[in-house]
Amino acid sequence: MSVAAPGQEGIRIEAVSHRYGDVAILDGIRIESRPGQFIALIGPSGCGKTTLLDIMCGIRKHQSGNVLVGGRPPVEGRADTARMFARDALLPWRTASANIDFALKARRRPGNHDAITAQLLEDVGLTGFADNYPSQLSQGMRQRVALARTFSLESDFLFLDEPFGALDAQTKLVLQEKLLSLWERTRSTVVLVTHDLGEAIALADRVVVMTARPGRILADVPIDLPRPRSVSALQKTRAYHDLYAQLWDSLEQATASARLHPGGNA
Ligand SMILES: Nc1ncnc2c1ncn2[C@@H]1O[C@H](COP(=O)(O)OP(=O)(O)OP(=O)(O)O)[C@@H](O)[C@H]1O
Repeated sequence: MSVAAPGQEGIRIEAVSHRYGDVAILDGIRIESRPGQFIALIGPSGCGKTTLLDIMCGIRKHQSGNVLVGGRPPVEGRADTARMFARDALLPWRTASANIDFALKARRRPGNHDAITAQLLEDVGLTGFADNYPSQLSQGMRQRVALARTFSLESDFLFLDEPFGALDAQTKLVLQEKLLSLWERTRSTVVLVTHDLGEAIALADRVVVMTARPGRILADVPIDLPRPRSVSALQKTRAYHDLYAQLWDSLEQATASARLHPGGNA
């Protein structure tokens, strides 16, 4: 189970740099998280957020520095990590429930898979759609299935790459609330890449702001808002708007860094 146990390790990224060919993408990235922490990663387009997430998942090998996830170097397909993308990436030939069941079997998760799947579909508001194929669901519904599948893995580490980026504002809000309530139960360590400052504030314990390429850490802003949170209620508070303004200023600085270093070669 992924509730952060005392002594369990989080994520440690030390002096990580990365280039694609001659182009510097990441430069001296340092992030340390305690287990169970929810981190949002924001920054201008192309600053290397996905590259950094790939490195944390072990999909891409960093070229310098050190990365430890749960005290171990990341390796693709590790049983204690899960990844979610902006597009649902469901298996189109499997129904909603069969997509979740596939993940449960792949991870050899013990327990009654039918019951676990039914509960997760209920958690994301899809009771009654278990037998629908992805092509019979809206984009928002497919992302709900993808969210249920991600949580079905009970992973200690979740890497979410703009999971709601392709959704309309209303659907996004609903899914953010679902994500929050699922995460409140598991308290996995989460790294969420997003362009949505409101999403970052509403969901995360801290927001790490990266500069334009080559991506460096520009700011690390704690989000000391009480939990459990309601995304829609938060948006009406002064604290939310103050944090939004603070992050917006940081992003403006991050973008200005692109004008100072056009082309991103370091
Ligand atoms: N496999 C690759 N080979 C060469 N260049 C790449 C590769 N993958 C990404 N890039 C480049 O590296 C830079 C960083 O890409 P990355 O996707 O990590 O940024 P990002 O911050 O996630 O961007 P966005 O916010 O637009 O999704 C971009 O300029 C991109 O074009």
